[in-house]
Amino acid sequence: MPACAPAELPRRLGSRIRRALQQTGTNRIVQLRCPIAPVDLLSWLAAQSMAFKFYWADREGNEAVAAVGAVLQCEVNRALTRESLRFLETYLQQADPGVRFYGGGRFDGQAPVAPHWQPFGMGRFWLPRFELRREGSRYWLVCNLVPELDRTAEAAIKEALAALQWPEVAMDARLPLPVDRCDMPDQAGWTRNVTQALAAFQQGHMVKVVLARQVQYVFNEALDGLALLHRLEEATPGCFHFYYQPQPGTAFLGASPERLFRRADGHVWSEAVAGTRPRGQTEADDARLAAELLQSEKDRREQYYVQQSIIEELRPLCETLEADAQLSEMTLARGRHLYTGIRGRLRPGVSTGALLEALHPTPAVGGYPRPAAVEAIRAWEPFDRGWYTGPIGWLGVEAAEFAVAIRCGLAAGHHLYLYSGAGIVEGSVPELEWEEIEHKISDFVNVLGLELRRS
Ligand SMILES: C=C(O[C@H]1C=CC=C(C(=O)O)[C@@H]1O)C(=O)O
Ligand SMILES: [Mg+2]
Repeated sequence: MPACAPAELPRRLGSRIRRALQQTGTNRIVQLRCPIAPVDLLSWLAAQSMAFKFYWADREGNEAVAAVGAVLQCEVNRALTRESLRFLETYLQQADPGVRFYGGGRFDGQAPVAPHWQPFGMGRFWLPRFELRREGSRYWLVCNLVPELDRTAEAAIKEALAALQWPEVAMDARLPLPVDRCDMPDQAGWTRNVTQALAAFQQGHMVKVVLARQVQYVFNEALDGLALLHRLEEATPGCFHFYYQPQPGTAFLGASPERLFRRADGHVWSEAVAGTRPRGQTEADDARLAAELLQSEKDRREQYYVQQSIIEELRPLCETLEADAQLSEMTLARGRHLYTGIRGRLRPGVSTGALLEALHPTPAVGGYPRPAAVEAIRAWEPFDRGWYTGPIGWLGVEAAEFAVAIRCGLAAGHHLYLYSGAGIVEGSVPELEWEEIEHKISDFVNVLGLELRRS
């Protein structure tokens, strides 16, 4: 099918929408697709007027999606579990092959919710009305319909299609400079938290806990989350990029290097990512930092617990399971981590909800053992993590992919809340862990035009 010009879309899709809405079947989801010429997804998303917006770009650069409008919004009341996602999977059983629900959830479904996290809910998945998808170098406009619900909305759907904007110039990605910064906890509070963690290790309650910080920036004007993501995306190749706007003026966005899991063709791929060093300024410096990370006992321990836990959690769900024999490193534009790839062949009938329930939170963001670590995070962290360190991604008819929502922030009006954490194990030094987090938020800090703050 030749690419369709934007002005042609209402005519090209109009009669197909009419026919699709005549289909019967409870919970049936129909997906219509039309090939289009290449479009800048973020500029397109910025130009749309719908309240709900979602963006996802995978780490390998294979695919990206910008989505607007909600046909179905599925609320998860507590954690993302096999049980809570069952109804989504029921929908997917009767859906066209390309149909996907996009969404994610909070790190902790039981912790109190801060006011700025209220619009996000515990966990949510959407079937968007329109998606602009890039698959490799091909672009599609996708329209999702649930005939059972949409039958009387034909005129409104066609109107919404005709009202989609097709900007000819790239979005304005200028960002204001922040005027204030507030750290939660401050450095004294942070040292207290790390010291408590070290004492808990001595007492044998746990061996690892990932403690986080919130850095709040204040602006004199409203911050445009999409402009921020646009700049962040340029600065952070090789990451998952995501953006979720539940309502205008509020958005959760980030550039995460870490995959929680991907499933396809009866297989699952996960990975243990932990232990951190920066990139070097020169080639020699970079090689020294790589060697230092690979040989660091403390960082290897941080990473080992993640690997162990993922293997323990996946084993009952898999027929075969294997991990890389060699520890390697994942290099990013400005940082590096220890990395082990893990893959398995799933047992028949293992749902995506079961994988989420088993894997979240890994000790890359929670700790080991999981219950003690989550308890400690609840008790010690003086702020709400919200969707930071939760799973974010999509689930489809036969496949799913979720990133761990790290290296991220919440843009809400004149405020930007940045979040980052560090794996605390025996041997952790509070000042060094503080610095590690400063470095982890520096991609954001740099695109805001600020220098990395030295403590
Ligand atoms: C929890 C975060 O990073 C995790 C992922 C990689 C390395 C980590 C570390 O070295 O501490 C963290 O476990 C974060 O960026 O907020
Ligand atoms: Mg670390």
